[in-house]
Amino acid sequence: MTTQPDRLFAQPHSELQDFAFNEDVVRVFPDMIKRSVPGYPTIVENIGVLAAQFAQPNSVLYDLGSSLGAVTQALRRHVRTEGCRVIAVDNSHAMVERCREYLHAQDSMFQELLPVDVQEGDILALDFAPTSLVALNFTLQFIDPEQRLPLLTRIRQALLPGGALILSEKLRFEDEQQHTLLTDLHIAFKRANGYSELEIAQKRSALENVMKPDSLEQHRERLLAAGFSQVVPWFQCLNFASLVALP
Ligand SMILES: Nc1ncnc2c1ncn2[C@@H]1O[C@H](C[S@+](CC[C@H]([NH3+])C(=O)[O-])CC(=O)[O-])[C@@H](O)[C@H]1O
Ligand SMILES: O=C(O)C(=O)Cc1ccccc1
Repeated sequence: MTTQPDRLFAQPHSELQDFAFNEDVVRVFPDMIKRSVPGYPTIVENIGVLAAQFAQPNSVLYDLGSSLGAVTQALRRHVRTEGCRVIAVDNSHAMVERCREYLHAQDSMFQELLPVDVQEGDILALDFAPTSLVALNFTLQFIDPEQRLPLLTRIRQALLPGGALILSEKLRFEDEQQHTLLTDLHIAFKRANGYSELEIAQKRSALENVMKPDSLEQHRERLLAAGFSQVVPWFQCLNFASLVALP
């Protein structure tokens, strides 16, 4: 299980392909996400802490768009609730394969971890079991905008009383000046983490058709429309935020 530094966009590409969660990305993903998403390690660890407050006995905890299972690992470090199990779902074959290897490594290092099932599949086609915790950690922004409300509605319907959805996303800002300021500050964050102007520009174009961030107001309205009763931001660093939505 080797992880490499992210140099995917370091050389000039004459024709940039749309960003995809393929084997090349899997190889560099832990480095890429840490250097690209301000607050990522804090968010992941604290999803475990929050989850321990919402987990109900004998229920499922979902990690949707699990990538390499960072959130699943945090859930297994923090949740001790009787009879819980984790279902991690991702539609990238390369991610799922590597995620299973990481979780086997976690299994061999710790005892009494929650059981976990890593499923390769589309979260839009998921038949949800009764759940007390759903994590969408930077996944909704990659879902077709038309499908976001139907997905959140299905999640809301599967949530048990006392449970929660944790939703982390890159944000767009409705005020243009605020949007420009936080976008520029995010670019400064990437530069400070060793990315060149070329890497930043090429990744931005590769993501353009693939990742479509919403504003905080859009998230709040959509979550309420999906049947959630409360939406509480618990973390923001620059243009990246995480919300708890209660049924
Ligand atoms: N329809 C879909 N069905 C299943 N998976 C999907 C779908 N669309 C995208 N994905 C998957 O969602 C993940 C988004 S990354 C999540 C990080 C992780 N949560 C983390 O906490 O490390 C976010 C990022 O890289 O910015 C990828 O693995 C996709 O394959
Ligand atoms: O890199 C970016 O600009 C992002 O918005 C976050 C990101 C992180 C990892 C994969 C895809 C997008």
